[in-house]
Amino acid sequence: MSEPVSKKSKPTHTLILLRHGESEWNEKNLFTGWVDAKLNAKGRKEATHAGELLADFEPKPDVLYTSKLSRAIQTANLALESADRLWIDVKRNWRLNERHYGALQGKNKKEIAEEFGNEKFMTWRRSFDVPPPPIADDDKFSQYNDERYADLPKDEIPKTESLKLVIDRLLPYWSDVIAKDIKEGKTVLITAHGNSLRALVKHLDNISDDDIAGLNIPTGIPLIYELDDDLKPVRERYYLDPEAAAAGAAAVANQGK
Ligand SMILES: O=C(O)[C@@H](CO)OP(=O)(O)O
Repeated sequence: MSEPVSKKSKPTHTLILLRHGESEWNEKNLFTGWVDAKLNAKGRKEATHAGELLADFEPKPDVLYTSKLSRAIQTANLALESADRLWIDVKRNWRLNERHYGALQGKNKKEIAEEFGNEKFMTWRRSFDVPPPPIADDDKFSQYNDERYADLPKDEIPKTESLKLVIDRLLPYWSDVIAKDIKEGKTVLITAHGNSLRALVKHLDNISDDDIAGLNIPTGIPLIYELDDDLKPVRERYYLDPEAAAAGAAAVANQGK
């Protein structure tokens, strides 16, 4: 006799999210967005440690997705090196990039909070749908002429983004490309950014527009999802080093102070 459907255990898929390690601009407390800041020494160490955590974890990643930004790519390379998985297939896409921070790119977070007040600062930083002022095409921190986006129509290169706009550009790539790999049974590792990962977590866990403001993702600690065939979580997401993750998330939350 076959088991009743309700008792059938649903097949699970593992998804691993990893925010890049600390960058030179995180260290200087600058709004970074699409600016290509590199990892600093601490960030490289965090990335290597993330790989050590992955080496002790099952299942191992079969395929890597990264943004087009160096700090995510460096993090993935260092983590996969220490997990001895450098050989897995890689796909890179701008849709996994950090949120474009508009005219705030290159500005110090504490100074912006002091100049505009904490409320405006937090609206720009964590509200769901208010983008910061747009960046000018000739600003030295604009990506308008960055060759890595040469295959993107000029009018699709963001000049600023809210979290909502990040979700709008990320979800098609999630559903059309990444989800396919997961459904085929691959364990996917995504190395990306604070806000592109917040966008994905919001979607996966169906977090409200208000509540997502309180969610901060720490640098360099693998975040694990177990998903059913419909890519719905079958248990709560968890970090491979929960204590370090809590401390890291609190540090991100305090960046304007
Ligand atoms: O500056 C940025 O691009 C992001 C991530 O570092 O910052 P925030 O956490 O303030 O959104």
